[in-house]
Amino acid sequence: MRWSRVFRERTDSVCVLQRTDKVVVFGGGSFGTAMGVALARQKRDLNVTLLLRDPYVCKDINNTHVNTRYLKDHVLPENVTATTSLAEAIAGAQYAVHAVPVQHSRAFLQSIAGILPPDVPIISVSKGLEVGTGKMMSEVIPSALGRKQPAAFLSGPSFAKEVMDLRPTGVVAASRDPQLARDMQQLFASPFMRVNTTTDVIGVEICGALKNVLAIAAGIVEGLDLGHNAMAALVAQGCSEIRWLAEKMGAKPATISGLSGLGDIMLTCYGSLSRNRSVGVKLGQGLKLEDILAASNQVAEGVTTAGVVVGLARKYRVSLPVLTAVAQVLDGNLNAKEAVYEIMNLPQIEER
Ligand SMILES: NC(=O)C1=CN([C@@H]2O[C@H](COP(=O)(O)OP(=O)(O)OC[C@H]3O[C@@H](n4cnc5c(N)ncnc54)[C@H](O)[C@@H]3O)[C@@H](O)[C@H]2O)C=CC1
Ligand SMILES: O=C(CO)COP(=O)(O)O
Repeated sequence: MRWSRVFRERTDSVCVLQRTDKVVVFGGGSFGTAMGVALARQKRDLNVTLLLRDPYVCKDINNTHVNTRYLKDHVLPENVTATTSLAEAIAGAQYAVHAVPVQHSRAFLQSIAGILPPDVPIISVSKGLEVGTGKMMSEVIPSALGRKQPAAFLSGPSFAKEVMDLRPTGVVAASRDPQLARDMQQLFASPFMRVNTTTDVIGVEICGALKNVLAIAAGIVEGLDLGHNAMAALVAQGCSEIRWLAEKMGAKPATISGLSGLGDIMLTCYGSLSRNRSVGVKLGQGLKLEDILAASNQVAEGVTTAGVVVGLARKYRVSLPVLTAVAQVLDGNLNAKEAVYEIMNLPQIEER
């Protein structure tokens, strides 16, 4: 019986890729570009169209196959093209990869609601919680489009640069529709990318959003040069806080200890490629947040998500000293050293 399952999966795999002629990618930043390239490498005649806002970058990609603003050291496969036209980008696409930063997603999705067919699955790779509403992308998408839309959420330890460099990567595809999760597994899985599946959308989204906030805390510890003991203790505490909140919100333990949870926490807290961690390092070194953000053209989603976490802690009545301290530092209510002092002098507790 086993060979029939393997045969069926292999047939399905060919079927999904075989039947996919075009994928549109919303957002031509580093990860939109990387995931578009990952798809383009799967099939030479797969049309991967990046929807950008910048006509100059668009021209560079179409003429020289280089995204001159993000990942400019990489030549993109010839079946990756770019456009600034919503209609041209979406026409004929069977899947839409959504790689627009969370805080800009609602306005973007509202702008395409009338053009994107309601049966085209959106594969969101954006990690964060919407300021003002506290919504996850799985809630923002239907709210912004004004309708239900098939959706999957791809998350896990996946630095864009390393995906572009074909370094082995593991992610998880989450969808309330198990078949769609399997389809995403087959669309993206390759000798360079393993794709797990789950129906735990809440767990994958919450872990992906909160790990960015924890990464800022890890960067602060690094920037203050507090040492390995402090880093390990902080990340362990942050893992507990993410577990406490995620479980209250309905996440499965397997998700929290899986690729989108522990996997991405380790990558982003310890990996120097992390933008969120880098923001924390500079905060720890005493730089002002506005100067840090002004010096980068890349998003650090944890900066906006941190404030949302404070509201979630209150709503779910869960104490999150590390994650909420990040919001205090970002708001300028505490400096990095004061935040560490506050945390170190909290009452001693029993581990849970
Ligand atoms: N870069 C990475 O290694 C990874 C990023 N992600 C997630 O992917 C999502 C996209 O981030 P990146 O590709 O890293 O972006 P990026 O940081 O490389 O670039 C920022 C992107 O946001 C776009 N943008 C800025 N303001 C905008 C607006 N008002 N409206 C529409 N678009 C706007 C820019 O055009 C650009 O495409 C984020 O949620 C991020 O957390 C997930 C995994 C890995
Ligand atoms: O989510 C990511 C890797 O999985 C990227 O992390 P940063 O946004 O901190 O760079």
